[in-house]
This record gives sequence, structure tokens and C-alpha cells, in this order.
Amino acid sequence: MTGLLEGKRVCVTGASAGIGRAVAIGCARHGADVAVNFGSDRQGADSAVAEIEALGRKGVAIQGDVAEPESATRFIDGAVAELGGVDIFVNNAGICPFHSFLDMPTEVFERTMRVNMHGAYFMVQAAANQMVKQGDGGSIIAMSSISALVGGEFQTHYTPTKAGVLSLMQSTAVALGKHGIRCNALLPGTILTDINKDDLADGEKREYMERRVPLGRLGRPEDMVGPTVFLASDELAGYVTGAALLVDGGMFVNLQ
Ligand SMILES: NC(=O)C1=CN([C@@H]2O[C@H](COP(=O)(O)OP(=O)(O)OC[C@H]3O[C@@H](n4cnc5c(N)ncnc54)[C@H](O)[C@@H]3O)[C@@H](O)[C@H]2O)C=CC1
Ligand SMILES: C[C@H](O)[C@@H]1OC(=O)[C@H](O)[C@@H]1O
Repeated sequence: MTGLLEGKRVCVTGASAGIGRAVAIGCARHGADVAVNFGSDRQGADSAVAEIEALGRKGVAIQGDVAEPESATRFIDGAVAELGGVDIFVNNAGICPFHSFLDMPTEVFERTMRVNMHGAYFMVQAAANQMVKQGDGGSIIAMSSISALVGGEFQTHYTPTKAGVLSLMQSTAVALGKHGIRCNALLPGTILTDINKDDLADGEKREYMERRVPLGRLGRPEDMVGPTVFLASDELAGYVTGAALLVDGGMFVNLQ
């Protein structure tokens, strides 16, 4: 453990599985106490908390559908009650129900917007209000995507939310700079998690995606920990705000 986040209080949304879970546990490994938001997977959240506590840190799981604006204040208030405050907020929860464009069901479009975009807005707003109240700055990190920059045939409802989250970090960096709060976006490439399990079950598609990555493999949730800790750490990234960091094994720059 390096202690880069020693004594920090971290909140992560959608941390019962995938990237959020790896990031929550990774922050604890670097010395932070961590509040874990989860939607419905209590078992996943409880086991993430158990791993955080096994590292000697405080962990707490708080349920809430991020699409509901009131989940945001409930999560942040719960984290304050259990951990004493919030120094670092990671907006991670997201969905990507792959679907073709011309027959996109309205409810799939609207749910994706509400979880990924509205959820991010209200969560970030609640976290920022708490950080402003504490008066000691903070770091907000949003899981955007390579999909903020490029399109996807079956992601027409999803990619705009990831561009929106990137834009949210740019505007909140401007709005919150005077409070010493840094806001940055991480742009993962393709990371193997439940979100793309069905899509990548197609062997041909998976091989195509792998071939696009100069580093020769798709990502793992753990690949997102270092970049998150970097942006979270005042020591390493104290003058970094409004930035976007691709974490994609080089996929984006690989034209031919
Ligand atoms: N896996 C990938 O290739 C990439 C993922 N991302 C982003 O990373 C984030 C995490 O995704 P993954 O870990 O890959 O997916 P995942 O499906 O493994 O994890 C998503 C997490 O969000 C939670 N969640 C979903 N809807 C929720 C809701 N309404 N309220 C509370 N929690 C909710 C899930 O329970 C789960 O814990 C998402 O925002 C996704 O868009 C971005 C680029 C690439
Ligand atoms: C769900 C996709 O596999 C994943 O999500 C993204 O944001 C990128 O498009 C990845 O490929």
C-alpha cells in the first residue's frame, strides 16, 4: 500500500461490480475509507465492503438507484454519517444496453439517459455541495468513455451520455475551481465487465476489439485503479482539473 489517499474519504457509485468495485477496493488499498453505492446487488456491495475492511479501512454500502435524484443526497449524507465527510467522489455507475438505432425503444433510451447522465449530474452536485461545506477542496472523477469521442452502431443512446459526462467534468471544473475542487474525466476503452459480457460473447467481435488495441489485450477493471488514484491524489494531480484521460491500451489512436 502506498498511502497516496491516506485519511481520505472516498465515495464511489455503482461499486458492487466491475470498474467501480475495483476502484473502491483500490482506493482502500491506497489508504482511503470508502462508501460504496449500489443499485440492487447487495451481495456484491457487501463483499466489496468486506474487502475494504480486510485492508484495515472503513467501508460502508449504501443502496440507491442513481437515476433517482434523492439517491444522491442519501448517498452523500450516509457517507458523511459513516466516514465523517467526502474528499473524493467517483461517478461510475452506468449502463449500456446495446440496441440498434432505428428501433430504439423509448424506455431504453430514457433509462440510459437517466442513469448515466441525470444520475451523474445529481450525484456530482451532491458531492460538490458537501465538499464546499467542508471548505477543504476535493477531487471529483467521472467514468466517461472512449465512447465520448467515437461512435458505436448499437450505442446511439449511450455515447451521448458519455460525451455529456465528459462535458459535465469540464463545466464543473470551471464552476468549482474557486473552491479548490478538481474535476476530471477518465475515458476507459473496452474493459471486460458485465456491461459488455453479452456483446463480447460473440467471438468474432471480441477478437476484432482485441486487435484494435496496440497493447494487445482488452482492459481489466484493475487497469482503472491507478488512473483514478492519480486523479484523486492532490500530491500527484493537484494542478490537474478539467482533464480527460484515455485509459484504453491505445485503442483510440489506432487507425491503421
Ligand atoms: N467496461 C467498459 O468497457 C467501459 C465502461 N465504462 C463506464 O464505466 C462505468 C462502469 O461500468 P462497468 O464496470 O464496465 O460495468 P458493470 O456493469 O460491471 O458495473 C456497473 C455498475 O453500476 C451499477 N449500476 C448500474 N445502474 C445503476 C443504478 N441505476 N444505480 C446504481 N448503480 C447502478 C451496477 O450495479 C454495477 O455495479 C460505466 O459508467 C460505464 O459506462 C466506460 C468505458 C468502457
Ligand atoms: C460497453 C462497451 O463495451 C464499452 O463501454 C464503452 O464505453 C466503450 O464503448 C466500451 O467498448
